Amino acid sequence: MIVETPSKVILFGEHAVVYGYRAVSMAINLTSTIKINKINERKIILNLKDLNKSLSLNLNDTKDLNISNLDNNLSDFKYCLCAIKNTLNYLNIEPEFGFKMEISSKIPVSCGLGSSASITVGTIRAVSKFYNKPLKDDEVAKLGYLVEREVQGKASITDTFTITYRGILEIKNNKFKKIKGSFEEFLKSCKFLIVYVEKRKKKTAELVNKVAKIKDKDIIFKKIDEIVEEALKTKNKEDFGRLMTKNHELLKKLNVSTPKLDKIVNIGNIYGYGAKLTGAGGGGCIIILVNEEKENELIKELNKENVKIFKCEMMN
Ligand SMILES: Nc1ncnc2c1ncn2[C@@H]1O[C@H](COP(=O)(O)OP(=O)(O)O)[C@@H](O)[C@H]1O
Ligand SMILES: C[C@@](O)(CCOP(=O)(O)O)CC(=O)O
Ligand SMILES: [Mg+2]
Repeated sequence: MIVETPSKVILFGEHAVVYGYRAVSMAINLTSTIKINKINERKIILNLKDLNKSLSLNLNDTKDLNISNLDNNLSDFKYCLCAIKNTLNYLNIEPEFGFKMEISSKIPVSCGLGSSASITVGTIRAVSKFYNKPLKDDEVAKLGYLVEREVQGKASITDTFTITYRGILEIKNNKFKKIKGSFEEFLKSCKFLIVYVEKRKKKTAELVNKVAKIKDKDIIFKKIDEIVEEALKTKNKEDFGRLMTKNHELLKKLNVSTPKLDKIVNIGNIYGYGAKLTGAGGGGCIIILVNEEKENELIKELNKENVKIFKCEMMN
């Protein structure tokens, strides 16, 4: 069986959303793929193809794994192991046989596009279907969120819920609303470029914990929340882009941007309607709202910077 799962971009509100403030996020068609097959042993074999890592463990040990105590060299397995553990426990499965799971992905790892949430949601769907107990979206999303929270210590529902329900979501107080109607139509008319700028030195968990230590963070979060409120009422690209850039300026104040991210965001401002980092920051990806009249110049400028451009669409 094969399970394909999207990734996401946060259009507004990352970090602030962890503390209950608003965010807007969108599922995109850069996907991860999980292949799961039966093996006739009471074992789980995990193969992370992109990371060139594999692991074999007894089924019996999986259900009470302590994720925070995992060996350092197993850290890349944290999300999928935690997802397997929580799914088996939630479904109360006492499996007679195990499986081999192969994970591969088009999503750049640890770049702000929710690769962890995509792997988590994909694993939950794959394992529950494999044992013939497929879960509803509400269950997948909730289990996924609990995995991200367990692995990271702190998390919002943004990534896992967006990736489970797809489309465009507004998140507030860790609750979500699917965005439909005129704002969805407006966003569908927008062309976004995702630009992979540089490798991230820190994982999401570390960046979220770094922001947690900022004393005046709530003042910044409130300003971000006002931007999200304004963005949700916007129906023209100039204003939407300007608000994206304003959000980026506030993310800079949270110390989650880098000089290279700022440089590429600046190019996005000059040749597009606006730009910002997306996800936890500290490197990774930015998102640019394209001004079609200047798109060729934008691409030309970006190509001088040794970055990778992804053309993605919303995934419903
Ligand atoms: N292709 C992949 N194969 C296996 N695990 C992956 C893959 N992509 C992401 N992961 C998991 O997600 C982690 C990165 O998550 P995170 O730091 O939250 O970044 P992101 O912004 O991409 O979600 C990796 O350390 C690994 O555990
Ligand atoms: C920083 C945060 O708002 C988004 C993190 O996204 P990503 O893992 O960088 O794709 C954390 C969260 O919402 O759980
Ligand atoms: Mg993540």
